[in-house]
Amino acid sequence: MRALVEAARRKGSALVVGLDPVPDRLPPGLRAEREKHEAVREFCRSVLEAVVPYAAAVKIQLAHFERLGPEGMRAYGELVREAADMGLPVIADAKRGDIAETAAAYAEAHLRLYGAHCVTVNPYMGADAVLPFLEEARRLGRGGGVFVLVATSNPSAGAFQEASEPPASELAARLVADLGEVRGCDYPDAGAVVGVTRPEAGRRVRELLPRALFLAPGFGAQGGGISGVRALLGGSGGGVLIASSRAILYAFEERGGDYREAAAEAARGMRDRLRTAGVKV
Ligand SMILES: O=C(O)c1cc(=O)[nH]c(=O)n1[C@@H]1O[C@H](COP(=O)(O)O)[C@@H](O)[C@H]1O
Repeated sequence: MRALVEAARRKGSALVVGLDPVPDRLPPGLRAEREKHEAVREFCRSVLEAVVPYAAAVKIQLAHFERLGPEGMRAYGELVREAADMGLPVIADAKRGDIAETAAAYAEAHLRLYGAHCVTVNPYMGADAVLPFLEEARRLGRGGGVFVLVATSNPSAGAFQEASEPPASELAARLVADLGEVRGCDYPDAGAVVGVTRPEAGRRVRELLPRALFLAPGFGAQGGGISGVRALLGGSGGGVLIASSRAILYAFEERGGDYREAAAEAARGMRDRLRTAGVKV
């Protein structure tokens, strides 16, 4: 986690800007007479340049690039490199997880080949599906790690993750606690994904993981706000990074004007609201 933590502290920002480019929502001027992957590539690069002063890191959602085929994945790889060159650590939002050998292949692809610092990981298959990602991050020594899905932001998450005893979210949190190691910074290299739309679950997960770094999506387009964020803070120094995608990428739809200026303004506003609320890493 060192790369993320250093960037967040240097910028004084707990904001992670998400790249979830939907071709049909790109500004019309960008879409005209161009292949989708080219428009997506330019849109994302320009948004990154616009938000770089306000963002601690970038989270790139793989699905939006996978669906554009090989050119989309090429654009993804280029964006990972460009973000890193801008001093923005990259979280590959891949939500992978499989038997150990397959997980190791995913880890090699995303952390070594494409060069992301962190990956989002699905814990449903257990510890051996998560560990290969941590082992790869540790071998690379670039201050990376994993964010394990613990209490997700989507509407039906609670019906699944809180239905059993102990709840699946608790098992996932325990897995994060067991696998994470503190390396080169004051957070373990395994963090938790906890949606800001789930404040009750968030409070419980924070009790189980008082020192972990949380990646908290759901701020903005999914309705999560500062009260949901506060539930994740806890009292013992656990950090929170807030991820927001659509509310930044498509800010121009409501504000009008240039999409880069709209994204920069949205990101600056969020960074400032998070600062005021005492959210930090
Ligand atoms: O792992 C994630 O990033 C994630 C976990 C979760 O519980 N909920 C969630 O929305 N996400 C991702 O966070 C982003 C949310 O985007 P916005 O709702 O537009 O901010 C998407 O890329 C989702 O795939």
